[in-house]
Amino acid sequence: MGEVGVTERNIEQKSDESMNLLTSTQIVIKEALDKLGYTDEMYQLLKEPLRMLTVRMPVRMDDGSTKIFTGYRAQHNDAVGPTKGGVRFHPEVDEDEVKALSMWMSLKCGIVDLPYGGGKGGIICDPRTMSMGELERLSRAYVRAISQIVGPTKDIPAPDVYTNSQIMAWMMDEYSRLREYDSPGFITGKPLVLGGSHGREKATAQGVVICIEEAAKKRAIAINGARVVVQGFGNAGSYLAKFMYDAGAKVIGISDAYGALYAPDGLDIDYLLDRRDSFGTVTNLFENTITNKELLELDCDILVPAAISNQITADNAQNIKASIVVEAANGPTTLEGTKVLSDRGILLVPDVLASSGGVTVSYFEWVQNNQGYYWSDEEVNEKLRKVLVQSFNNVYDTSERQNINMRLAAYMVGVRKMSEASRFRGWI
Ligand SMILES: NC(=O)C1=CN([C@@H]2O[C@H](COP(=O)(O)OP(=O)(O)OC[C@H]3O[C@@H](n4cnc5c(N)ncnc54)[C@H](O)[C@@H]3O)[C@@H](O)[C@H]2O)C=CC1
Ligand SMILES: O=C(O)CCC(=O)C(=O)O
Repeated sequence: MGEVGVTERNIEQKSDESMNLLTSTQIVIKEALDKLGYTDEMYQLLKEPLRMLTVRMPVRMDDGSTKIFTGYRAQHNDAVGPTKGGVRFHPEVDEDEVKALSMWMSLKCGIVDLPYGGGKGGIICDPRTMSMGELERLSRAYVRAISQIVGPTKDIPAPDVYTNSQIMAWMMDEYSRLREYDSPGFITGKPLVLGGSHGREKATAQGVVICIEEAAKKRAIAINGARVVVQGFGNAGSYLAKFMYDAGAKVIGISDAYGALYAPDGLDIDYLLDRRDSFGTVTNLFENTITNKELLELDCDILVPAAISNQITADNAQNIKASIVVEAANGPTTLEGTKVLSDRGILLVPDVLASSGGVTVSYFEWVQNNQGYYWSDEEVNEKLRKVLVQSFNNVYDTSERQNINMRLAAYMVGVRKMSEASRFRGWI
C-alpha cells in the first residue's frame, strides 16, 4: 500500500491491495460469523468456494490461428440451492478474484433472500479486440468446458463485465444443444425473445437507485439537484446515470476505461447514451477529459463506483468528498478504504447490497422460465422495489443496532442463510 508513484498508476493495473480481494473478503466473513456466534468450523467451510473449475479453451480466430483462452467457474456454497452468478470477460480476470466474486454472490443471495448460493465465472480475454464470430466461438467453448458442473438446477450463469444478452443467448443455445432440449433456465440476462425477463437489463442500476433513495433519506439529501458522480458507463453505470438524471439529479461526472468527463453544471446523459459504444466507452470522443482518479475525488453528494474493483483504497479514501458512496460495482472499495470512509462518517452502501438488483431480477427470470409464464415490466419493478427497500433497511438497521459499518452488517445478514442451511444439511 501507499507505494511511491501509485497516483500515476494506470487504472487497469492492480495495486497490492487488490491481491487481497479474497483475503479481505475472508476477513469480513470471519468477523460476521464471529459476531453471529458461529464456530471456526463454519468459517473453514465458507472461507473458499466448494468448487473451482479452471478450463483452457482452444478457439479458432478469424485469421485462421488458434488461441488458447483460460476461464474459471467458482461455486461458493450450494447449501441453500443452485449457485448463481455472472460471467466476466476481461483481460484482468484472475482466480482469486473469481473466488471472491462467487463469495459476494452468496452474500447477495442471502441479503435479498433468494433460494441460491453464489457462483461466478470469468474468462481472461479482451472482447474489445475480438470479432463477433470469435466472441461467439469463445462463449460456446466456455459452456462446453463447464457443462458438467452447470445447469438450471446446479449453477446458473448471467452477464457481468463485458458480457451481454447476445453472449447469454449463444451460451443458452450451446447448453440446449448439448442437452438436446430447450433450456432457457440455464442462464439469465437473455434477450426477451429467448425467455429473458422484462427489467433485467436495467435491474442492477434500478437496485442501486433504490439504495441511493433510501440512503439519501437517512442523510436528508434531496435527489432532485443532488450532484452525482458515476464511475463506469456500461450496463450498471449508464442506466444509473440516466435514472438519476431523469430524477432531477445533476450527473456531473461519468467515466469509462479510458478516462472521465466532468461538467460542474451537469452532463447531458441522453446525448452520452446516444454516443457510447456497446462496451460502455464514450470518453474517447471528447478532448477535455479527466482521469478516473480525479473523477472519484470530485466534489459531489453521491458517488457511485460502477466499473471495476479496488478503486477506493487507503491512497484516495481520504480525498473522497461525497457524503454517500453506493457501490454498484463488485469490490470497488478495499478494506482499508472502507475503514477510512467509515471513520470519516461517509455512508458507504456496500456492493453485496447495492448491486443485488441484478441477481434479484435474474431470479425472477429463472422463476418465469421454470413456470413458462411471463410477467410485465411493472410487475418486475414492483417486486424488485419491495425486495430492495426491505433489504436496505434490514442491513441499515443491523448496522445501527450493532454500531458497525454497513459492509459488516451486510455480511452478517448475508452469511446467516447459507450458514443455517449448511448446518441443517449436517455439513457442520
Ligand atoms: N451487469 C450486472 O448485472 C451487474 C454488474 N455488477 C458490477 O458492476 C460493474 C460494472 O458491470 P457492467 O456495467 O455490467 O459492465 P459493462 O461491461 O457493461 O461496463 C463496464 C464499464 O466499466 C468501464 N471500465 C472497464 N474497465 C475500467 C477501468 N479500468 N477503469 C474505469 N472504468 C472501467 C467500461 O469502460 C464500461 O464503461 C462490475 O463491477 C460488475 O461486476 C454487479 C451486479 C450486477
Ligand atoms: O444476475 C445474476 O445472476 C448475477 C449478477 C452478478 O454477477 C452480480 O451480481 O455480480
